[in-house]
Amino acid sequence: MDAARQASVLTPPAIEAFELTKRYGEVLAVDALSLEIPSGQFFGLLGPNGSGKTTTVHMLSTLIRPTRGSARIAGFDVLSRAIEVRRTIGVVFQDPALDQNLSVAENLRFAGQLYGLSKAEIRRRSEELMELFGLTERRDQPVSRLSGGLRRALDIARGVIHEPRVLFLDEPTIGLDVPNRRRIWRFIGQLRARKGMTVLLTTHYLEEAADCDVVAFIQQGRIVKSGHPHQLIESLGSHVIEIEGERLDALAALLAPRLGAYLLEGETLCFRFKGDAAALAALQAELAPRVAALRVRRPNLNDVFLWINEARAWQAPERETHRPIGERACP
Ligand SMILES: Nc1ncnc2c1ncn2[C@@H]1O[C@H](COP(=O)(O)OP(=O)(O)OP(=O)(O)O)[C@@H](O)[C@H]1O
Repeated sequence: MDAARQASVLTPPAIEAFELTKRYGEVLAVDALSLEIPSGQFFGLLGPNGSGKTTTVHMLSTLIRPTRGSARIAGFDVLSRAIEVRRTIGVVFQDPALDQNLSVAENLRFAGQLYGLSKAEIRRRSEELMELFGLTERRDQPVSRLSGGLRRALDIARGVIHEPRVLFLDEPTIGLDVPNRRRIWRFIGQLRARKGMTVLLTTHYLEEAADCDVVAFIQQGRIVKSGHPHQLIESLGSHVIEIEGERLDALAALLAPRLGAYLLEGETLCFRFKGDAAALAALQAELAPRVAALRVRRPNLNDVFLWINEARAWQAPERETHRPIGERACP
């Protein structure tokens, strides 16, 4: 066995969870969730509001006790070895942990002191992080004068000053506009490239997670689908066809035998398309005169999420769903 392989066999996964469960009274926030995330992976836990993402991160980072199940970070059990877990991880939550009255540099220094770093280490790492996150010129500004995007960047810098092996980012781009969201993603990418950290992030901006190595969709506390984002997207087909018009129910019934399952959302009928360019062009030519609007586009992670719902509803068609489904599952 070569050295790299031997090391990977001997190194425990960065994050492991086995049937992790959290119940709040009647609410099953996380329901027997199991995960194994190898060291260095960029993992996205994706799901709508209230699906259990934050509760999962809180259990993995020792902030709340699971009702049932177990989890380990770098081999340390979150219940019996919580101190080692806390030394191993960095956490950045939705509510910033920054002191508004302190400057950028002071916030980093304060965080470094909390982690027991030496003055020299704090200085070196602060300089490096400020440079990485575009904060060097703002070093003496109080946090209250920073833009939302830079505050978020500083919050992440603060969360990694102790150079954790595993970083949890809970909705790192929530509330930011698109340019700032892109910027935060760039920073996370640079951080990973330089430090080789394992990153678990949660987001409900699904399309943003396309750069993750692996994503898992969580719904009502359960992982309902996981895989490499590009493979999940490709598995939908080459295109998504969106149709607007009248009597969409009838059109859906007509096309379903050829195109498979469909989603009917309000005024829009959606099909997945698997076929070559000529078949697609023929279909477009056939449909265009019969509908008010026809859009053909590449699928994305949002579509993966929508079609998971469809697939689940398909298995239990008697259940009420806000997304009526087609009569046949896609091949
Ligand atoms: N302390 C609590 N007490 C009672 N119920 C809770 C508590 N924390 C979370 N919940 C419930 O657990 C479920 C999962 O919540 P959680 O915050 O983990 O979801 P989420 O996917 O992170 O959502 P968001 O993106 O809005 O943060 C929700 O129904 C929520 O209302």
